[in-house]
Order: sequence, then C-alpha cells, then structure tokens
Amino acid sequence: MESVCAERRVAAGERLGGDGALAEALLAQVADWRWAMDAEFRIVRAEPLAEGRRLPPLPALIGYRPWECPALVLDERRRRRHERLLWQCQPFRGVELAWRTDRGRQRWFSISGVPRLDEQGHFHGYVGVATDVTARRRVEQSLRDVRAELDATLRALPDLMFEIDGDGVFHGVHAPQPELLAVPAERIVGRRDVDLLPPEVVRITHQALDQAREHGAARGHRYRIKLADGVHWFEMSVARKAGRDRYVVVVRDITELNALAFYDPLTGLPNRRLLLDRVEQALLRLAREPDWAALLFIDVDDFKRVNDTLGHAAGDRVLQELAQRMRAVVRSSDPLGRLGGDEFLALLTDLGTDLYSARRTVQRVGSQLRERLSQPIAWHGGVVTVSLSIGGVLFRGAQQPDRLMQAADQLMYRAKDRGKNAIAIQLMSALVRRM
Ligand SMILES: Nc1nc2c(ncn2[C@@H]2O[C@H](COP(=O)(O)OP(=O)(O)OP(=O)(O)O)[C@@H](O)[C@H]2O)c(=O)[nH]1
Repeated sequence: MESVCAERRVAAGERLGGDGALAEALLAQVADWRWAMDAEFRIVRAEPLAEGRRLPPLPALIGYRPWECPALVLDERRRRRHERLLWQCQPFRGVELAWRTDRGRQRWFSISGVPRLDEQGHFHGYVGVATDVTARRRVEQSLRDVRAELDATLRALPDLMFEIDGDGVFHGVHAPQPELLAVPAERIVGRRDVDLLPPEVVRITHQALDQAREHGAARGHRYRIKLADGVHWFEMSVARKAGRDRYVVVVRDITELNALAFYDPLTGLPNRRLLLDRVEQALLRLAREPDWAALLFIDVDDFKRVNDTLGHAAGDRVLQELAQRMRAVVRSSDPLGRLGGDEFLALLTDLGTDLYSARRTVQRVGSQLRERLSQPIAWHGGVVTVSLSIGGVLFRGAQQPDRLMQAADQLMYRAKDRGKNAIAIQLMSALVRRM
C-alpha cells in the first residue's frame, strides 16, 4: 500500500517535473538540501537546493550510510527505527538527526525521503530532502531547560502549591510534604475550596484571590488549620496567571516561625509582643461590658539569687516550672504571658459586675498563684523555692493598656516594699486619682 502511494508521489513529482524550474523553486522553499542514496543506502548525492544557504559540508556525507557517517549523530533507538524503515523500502518524513560541525556545535536536520522504484517495482535507493530545524530544536531545548529548572525549583521548595480558579475550584496540587494537606492530594483537583476547607480558611483564600485579581499578586495572608499532629499556621501568597482568572497559590507552613515570633522559647508562654496584643484585644472587648477585670503583674522575688547561687540553668528550670504552674491557675481563656526576665502578666476577665466578689476572686487567684508557685521545685537532687510579689489592678470600662500596666507594676513594687511574698490590689479609679 505504502509503495503504491510512493509511486503515486513519484509520478506526481514527474508531472511537476514538467515544469522543473517551478518544482525546484518550490522545493527550495520547504527544504535546504537534497540527497540520493543507492540501493545499499549509501549517500551518493547531497547538494544545496539554493545558493547562499549556510550548510555543513555536504560532500562529507558521500559514500556513507547515514548511521555510519562520522559527521552525523544518531542515537541507537533512532538509528534502528530509521534503518528498519529503509530496509522495508518505506517512504519516511521528519526523521531528525544531528550533524556535528567542525566547531563542535550541532545542527539539526529533518530528513524526508521516498524509495526509488523502477517500473518493475525494483528498488534502486532513495531520494529525499533535508531541512535545517536547528532553531526549532534550540527553542525546544531551552523550553526543556526552563521546565527542568522549574521542576528542580519546585522540588527544592517545601511549600504547598495549588492552582485554583476565581470560583475556588482546584486545578492542580503540588505537595512535597503531603502531611501538611488538610485533604489528601488525590481528592483536591476538580473540587471547590468550600467543600474541602473550613469557612475561615475559605474566607481568607478568597480575600487573597480578590487582591491578586486586582493587583496581580497577594502576600502574607495567614490562617491556621488543625492537622493530624496539631494546629499548623500557614502563610499564603497568590499570583494571577497572565490573562486568566486562574491563580497559583503558594502555602508555607509558618508554625515554627510563628512560635518563634510570638512565644517565649523558654516557657512556651506568649511573649511580650503576643501578650500585649492579646491584652489590647481583650480590653477592647471589655470596654463594652459591665464586668470587672484585673491585670496582675507577677514578679519572682530575689530571682537573681537563684541564678547566682545555683547557676543560670537552675534559673531557667525555675522559670519553666513557674510558667507551667501559672498556666494551671489562670483560666486558659485569659491572657497570660512572660513580659521578660522574671516578670509575668495575667489578665483576669469576666469577674462579674459586683466589685466585692470581683475583688475576692482576684485575691483568691493571687493567693493560689503565691501558694502553688512557692512549692519546692526539684533541681539536681535538691529543691529550689521562690516566692512572688503580685500587683493587681481592678478596673472596668474603657482603659488604656499602658496606663493599666503602669498601675499594676506600681502595685507589684508596693508588694515588694511590704517585704515581698505579698499581693497588693487596688482599684484603677483610686490609683488614677493619685497617678
Ligand atoms: N535563668 C534566667 N535568668 C534570667 C532570665 N531572664 C532574666 N533573668 C535574670 O533574672 C534576674 C531578675 O532579677 P531582678 O528582677 O532584677 O531582681 P530579683 O533578684 O528578682 O529581685 P526582686 O525583683 O527585687 O525581688 C536577673 O538576674 C536576670 O539576669 C532567663 O531567661 N533565665
């Protein structure tokens, strides 16, 4: 069947050959040089189709089979396929082979050929043309290089990556650490974020998408999600894909960074920054409520002595143990944290509307803190015992955080002045008159 087609093509060539100059001109438009092979597949002719084309030295091919010619580079797989076609006397097109030039560079040619058959159908070799496809091969190679570089970059990044459209439908997922996914990767593509993620995460995602739709990119959108090993914090960055309502979303696990930025590494309590932020948030809420609240400034007595007599490591151990005991006394919903050194702060909220019972609660929490925290702490076969001085300021309504802190600090010093291991409680309104 193929050889019948080939014969037809040869016949057509002959008809065109009637107007040889036209056929030549046409051929020169689509190819760079032509060649002929004998029945043993040896190249017997190789010549340019037009003057002035920069071609490798074509005579270098003469007398060789393509796969034996030193100038041509044909890998084994391609060689076998090509040789098989020739042995079957099949026409072929678009076989690409490399030509190594003397300057050590490669040029690529796409070769097409048809068998030469005589009237009895006897095979006499091949004729064909070749086209320089080096430019296209170089573009393909640089695309492959870009792709390989992107792949390597992706593999080096620990971040989760998603492709999502403006309606929140996922079109792709890249998860080098699958344990960070809230939903297994194979269940994500083709589904909407609202069906997979908690509403708060969906809200933050759409905020980021809206921003990226308008400005091209969005950064720094943070959210938390509960995974198998606990709560993780993530930061999301989004970039819009050119000209489409499609977005690349990069999600970084910032749980550890977050912990470093907001938690005291020694005690695990909120650090000064997070603590003051939480206190400010709570004060905003309390300003609209009738309930009393109290800010406690807690300072360890003679803590320097622990460091000086038992060493810094003993001091660290004491601070860790005190923090744990404080956490057990103060309600978990109330802000508690380490201000620095041996100073801690707790905000007791929702103490009710009755001043007398609010004051009694503050007194009770203060006593519990002093009682529990002064229990001996084991250290290298012995024990360490410390006491606390606490200043407590009772307030309600709108308050300025720094004024409250200042008042609680003053009261803590009043407790120290009374010989330490004491608590001093006062109403903010009474203090303000004297401040
Ligand atoms: N081990 C340890 N010591 C710390 C840390 N941060 C601060 N300190 C020490 O805590 C001590 C705090 O001492 P002060 O509050 O000035 O004084 P004090 O000895 O507690 O005396 P009073 O406050 O008057 O009862 C200093 O010696 C600091 O070096 C820490 O993270 N670990």
